[in-house]
Amino acid sequence: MTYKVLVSDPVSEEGLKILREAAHVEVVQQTGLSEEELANVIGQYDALIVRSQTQVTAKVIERADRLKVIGRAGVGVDNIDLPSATAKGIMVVNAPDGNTISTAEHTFSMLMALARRIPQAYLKLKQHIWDRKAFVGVELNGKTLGIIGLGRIGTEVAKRAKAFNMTVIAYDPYLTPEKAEKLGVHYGQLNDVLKQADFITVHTPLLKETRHMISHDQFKLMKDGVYILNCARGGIIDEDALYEAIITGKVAGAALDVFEEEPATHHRLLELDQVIATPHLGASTKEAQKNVAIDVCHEVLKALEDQPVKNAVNLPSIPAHIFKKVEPYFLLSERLGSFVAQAAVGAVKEIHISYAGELTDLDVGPLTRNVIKGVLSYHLGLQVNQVNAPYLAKQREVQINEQKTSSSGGFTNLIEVRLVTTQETKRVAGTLLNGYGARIVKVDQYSIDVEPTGHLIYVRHYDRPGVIGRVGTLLGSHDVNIATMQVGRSDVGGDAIMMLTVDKPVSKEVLDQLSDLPEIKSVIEIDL
Ligand SMILES: NC(=O)C1=CN([C@@H]2O[C@H](COP(=O)(O)OP(=O)(O)OC[C@H]3O[C@@H](n4cnc5c(N)ncnc54)[C@H](O)[C@@H]3O)[C@@H](O)[C@H]2O)C=CC1
Ligand SMILES: O=C(O)C(=O)COP(=O)(O)O
Repeated sequence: MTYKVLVSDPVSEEGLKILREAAHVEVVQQTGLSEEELANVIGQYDALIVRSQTQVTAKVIERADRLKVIGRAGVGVDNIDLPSATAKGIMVVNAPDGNTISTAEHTFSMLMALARRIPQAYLKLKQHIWDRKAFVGVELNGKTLGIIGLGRIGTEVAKRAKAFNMTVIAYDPYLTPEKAEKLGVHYGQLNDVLKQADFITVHTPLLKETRHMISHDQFKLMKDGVYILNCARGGIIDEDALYEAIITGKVAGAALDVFEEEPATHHRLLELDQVIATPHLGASTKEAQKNVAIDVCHEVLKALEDQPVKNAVNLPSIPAHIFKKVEPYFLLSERLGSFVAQAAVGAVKEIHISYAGELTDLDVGPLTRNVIKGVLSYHLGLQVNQVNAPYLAKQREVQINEQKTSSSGGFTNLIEVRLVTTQETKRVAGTLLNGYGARIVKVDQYSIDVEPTGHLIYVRHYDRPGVIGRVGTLLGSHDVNIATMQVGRSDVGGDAIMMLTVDKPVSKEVLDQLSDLPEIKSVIEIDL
């Protein structure tokens, strides 16, 4: 099978060659597509690689029927409709580490250019005007830099500011006073930063919570003559409020690398002499572009090959060494989910999954996702995968409960799935036998030993002499060959079950005839 990858923004060839060199990948580069054009072609592709220009909207995702992964060669994923991607089961991966230094250096270049009005002076000189009076700047030395969002980039900006003898005060919901002390920055709440800083720079992602987090009220709290920088995302700072704050003299100058709408060639902020700007160049260095392209192409390749990825944005990431330990249980966990969904009657309300034995030491999150996938796939089909299974369960108000227990029933590892429906509770448990593969070892209260694969017939009956023979004869008379048969009972003469593995699917007619046999309580066919 050949995977088709569409690269819809300029991405460094040094990364793309990883994909080109992979035997089973075809890379197509097509930049500048409109939403409509992208929506029209996306159905042919297994992966899409973008930077910040391509808008991967709900409309595009709706048509992305083959798409397995969207790779973002950079950090911000605000141009990708994540809820739509998750709902459709499309993994989104980014490359968060490769452009940190470039963006921090760009921010610092902007800070210095802003303080010394270098772009304005340069423009004048290009117009052959030697003006030394109009461009008196301010020093950074001894000033306070307020950083909002002390993540990768914010932290690198802080380091550079300290080297310039600036005082740094930062606000980040994940920053504690202890961590701040370690980094040599002052710890503050948002308002402390706004009130104390001479220069304020934002380095948060653009989220619902950060959109316009700097607006009219926040400008009011700032010192008169404050300088503002945004090399993160347009929209974190309310552009209308910034415009007003510059016009009224509250803000002495602003440096912007990003805008609410890009490209922003005719923005009114650009008319103001106090504003210096670059066209979203934070990550535009040879080094950063090489780094992010290599990182994202590796990740996309892994996602296409169902290997663990490090930087999935809509899936918890699992380190490769942990993945290796849980991967052998993937099939078992999914099949247990599928078994119980097929065996139970009624609408699914709750899925309880418990892990015992050596599984208690592992990150079982991926297994839980597989169980949910197994349950939901029975009703929802192929659209369910590891990415969207929890989302689809939540959307249907199915409650998920994962726990680890010490009762492994003597098995080295045990996964038990209990499905609660509107009509009943069904249990199944399975284990991975060293050297023998997966086994279902318990169905409800009955102990059995069945490989979770192929066509199973699950018969509930009364424990009476002759039942097994009658079932065998009936199936035989319809040319159905029984590969394996397991029986289990609670008490002699009481309730019992039969689990048959047959070589081919059994028709509804035959199943009905089986149900009509005396002593048979129910017959369910299960395909695994
Ligand atoms: N101009 C450019 O070319 C580039 C821009 N960026 C932008 O910079 C952003 C930050 O990048 P990184 O530092 O790599 O990300 P990061 O995830 O390492 O840091 C973001 C920080 O913002 C904090 N944060 C979240 N909500 C907050 C809030 N309400 N108030 C204060 N802090 C908040 C987070 O806790 C986190 O520590 C990216 O999301 C991206 O939008 C990134 C690279 C290049
Ligand atoms: O990585 C990010 O978040 C960036 O903003 C960089 O954007 P770009 O890849 O240069 O379009």
